[in-house]
Amino acid sequence: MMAWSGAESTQKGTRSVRYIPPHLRSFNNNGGSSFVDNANSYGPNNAELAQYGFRSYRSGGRESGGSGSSRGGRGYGRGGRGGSGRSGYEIGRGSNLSGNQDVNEVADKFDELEVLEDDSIGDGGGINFDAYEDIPVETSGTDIPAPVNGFRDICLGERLHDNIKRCKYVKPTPIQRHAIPIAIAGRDLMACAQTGSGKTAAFCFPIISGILKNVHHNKQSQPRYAQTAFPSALILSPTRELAGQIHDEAKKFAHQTGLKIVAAYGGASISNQLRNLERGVDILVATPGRLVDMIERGRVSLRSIKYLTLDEADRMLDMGFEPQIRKIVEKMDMPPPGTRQTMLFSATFPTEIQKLASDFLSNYIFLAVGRVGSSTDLIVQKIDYVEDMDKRNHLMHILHTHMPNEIRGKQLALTLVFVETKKGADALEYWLCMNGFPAIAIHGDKVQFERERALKSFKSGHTPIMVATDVASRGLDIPHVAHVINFDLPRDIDDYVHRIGRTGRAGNSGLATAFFNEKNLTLAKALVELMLESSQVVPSWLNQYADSSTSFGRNQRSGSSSQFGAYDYRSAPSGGENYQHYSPYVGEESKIDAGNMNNYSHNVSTDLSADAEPYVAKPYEYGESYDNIVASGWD
Ligand SMILES: Nc1ncnc2c1ncn2[C@@H]1O[C@H](COP(=O)(O)OP(=O)(O)OP(=O)(O)O)[C@@H](O)[C@H]1O
Repeated sequence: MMAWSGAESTQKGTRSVRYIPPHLRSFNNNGGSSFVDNANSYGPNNAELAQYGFRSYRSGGRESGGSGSSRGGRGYGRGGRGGSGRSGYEIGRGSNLSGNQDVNEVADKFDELEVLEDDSIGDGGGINFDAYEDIPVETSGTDIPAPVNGFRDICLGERLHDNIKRCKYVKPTPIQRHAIPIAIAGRDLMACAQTGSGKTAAFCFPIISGILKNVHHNKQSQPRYAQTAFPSALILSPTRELAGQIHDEAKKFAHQTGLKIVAAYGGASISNQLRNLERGVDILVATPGRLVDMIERGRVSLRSIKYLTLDEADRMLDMGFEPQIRKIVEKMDMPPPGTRQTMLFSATFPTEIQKLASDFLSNYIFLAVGRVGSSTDLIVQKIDYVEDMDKRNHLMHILHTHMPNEIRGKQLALTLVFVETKKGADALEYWLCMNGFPAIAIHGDKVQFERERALKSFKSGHTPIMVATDVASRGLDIPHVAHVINFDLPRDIDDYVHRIGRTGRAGNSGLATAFFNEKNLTLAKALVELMLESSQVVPSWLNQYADSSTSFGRNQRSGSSSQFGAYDYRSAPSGGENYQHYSPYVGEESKIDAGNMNNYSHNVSTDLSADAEPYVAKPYEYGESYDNIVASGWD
C-alpha cells in the first residue's frame, strides 16, 4: 500500500487511502479528473493527454493485472527490452505537435537550407545574446590573440562562413569570440564556458577551417595504406550520444567543403563505422573505447593528427577515463604536444583535472567565460526538501503543475528527470507510465538501439518525460527541455551543473528543480555557493544545512578565486600545489533507501563511464539487493 494520504476512497469494501495532490483536489468537484474514478490513477486524465496527442497508459497497466503499486521495477520490459519495438504507451499519433517528425530531418535537409544574409536572420539567430552581455571573461597565458566581434572578423574560409549562415549563427557567443581566434592562431587551449553557450562550434570551426586551409598539404602527407585511416583531427567525447551529436554538428559546419567526418562509438555496428573510415576521414569523432579498438585492429592511425579536442575534458580526464585517454594520447602514434594542437573544453574544470590536463598541452592559453563551473543565470534553480519516500509523490505534483500547460514553440515542453542508478531509472520510468505520464528511460545498461530510440522519442516530443542517469547529463543539446528535475541529486556539484545545463541553453530560459534531503548534506555548501553566484533565491533551510555541513564549498574545490572566480591553476602561488584534493566519491557514501527507491543498485561510477574502459570498483556492502559495481555497455 502506498504510504500516501489525502482523500479517501472505498475499494473492495475496505477503506483505502489514496493521495490526491493538493492542487488537483478541486478536480473531484469538477468531475473532470481521473482521480475521481480511479483510486490508483494519478496522471492527467485522458482528455488532458489527448489534447497533446498522448494515450494514457494507465488503464493498460491496470488491466494487465498491475497492482497499482509502484514497486517491482523488474520484469516490466516494455518496448525497449526484448525489442518489441514499441513502448507500452503510444504517444503522438495524430498529434499536431512535432511528434512524428524525425529529429534528424533538419540535419538531413541541410543541403536545402538557404544561406541567408545576416540581416534577414535577425539579431541573434535564435540566441538571446543579451543574456551573455555582461559575462566576465578571463584569459591567461602568453601572447593571447584578441577576441573578435563577428564571425567575419576571422578568416574561416567562404564555405564555412556560408555554413555558419545556414546554421543561422549571426554573432559568435562569448566563448566563440575568444576561443576561435586563439585556436585559429594554432594555440593550445583549455576553455571553460557555461553549458549551452556554443562550445561545439568554438572547437569545430577552427578545426574545419584549419584542415581546409591545409587541404593540399594534408592530402600529400597522408600515407596511403590500405584499410588504415589517418584522420587529421580527433574529437573525443565521453558518451556515444554526445559523439553522435558532435558528428552531426560538425557535418553541418563542414557541409559542401569536401571534408569527411566520421563517428566511431560503441554499441553501434563497427563494420559500418569501418566502412565509413575506408571512404576517408578528415575529422574523427569518437568515444575512447571504440577508438582504441579500431587502433588496435590497425584500422585507425593517429600519426597524422594535427588537432586533438577533448569535449567534456574534465570528465574525460577523471578517474573513469584517464587511463584510456593517456593510452590514446601518449602511447599510440599521436604526435606530441607542440606538434599537434590540443583543445580542451568543458563547463567545469576542477583544479586537479586542470593539472592532469596540462600534460597534454603545450604553452596553452586558459580561457574562462563566466566563473569556472558556474551555471547560467538563465536557469531558475529551485531546491525542494523532499524525503526519499515522498519523492514520487512530489514528482507527480510537479508534473501535474507543469506538464499539461507548457508548449514551447509548436512542441510540448520536455522534462528531464535525473536519477542516480540505472535500475532506479527503469523503475521510475515504469511507475510514471503506470500513472499515465509518458516517460522513457535512458541509461548505460540499455543497448545502443534503445538509448538512441529513447533520445529520439524524447527529442521529438513523443515521450516528453525522460528519466536519465548521468549518461545524459553532459553535452546533449535537446531543444525544448524546459525543466530538469534532480530526483536524486548527484554527489558532485559539477555533475549538478552539467545536469541542469540540459535546459536554459543558447540564451533560452529554463527551470531546474532538485529534491534535497539530509542524504545530500555534503552538497549543501557547494549548492548554496553555486546558487548565489547565479543570483538564485536560496531557501533559508538550505543555508542552514550549508552552515552546518563540513562539505567542501566551491572555493575550496577550485583552490582559489579571482575576481569572478575563473581560475587557471597555473596562476596560484605554488602552481596549484597546495590544492586540497576533493573527491565526491570519498567519504560519506550515499546509502540509498532500497525500500523506497525500488531496486536501486548503488554504482560507484557514474553512468557516464559506461562508455569508457571497463571499470570495476569495490562493491558497497549494503546487502544482497545491491549488485556488484561493474559498469556495463562498454564501447
Ligand atoms: N553563435 C551562435 N548563434 C546561435 N546559436 C548558437 C551559436 N552557437 C551555438 N549555438 C547553439 O547553441 C546551442 C548550444 O550549443 P552547444 O551544444 O555547442 O553548447 P555547449 O556550450 O557545448 O553546451 P554543453 O556545455 O552542455 O556541452 C546549440 O543549439 C547551438 O546550435
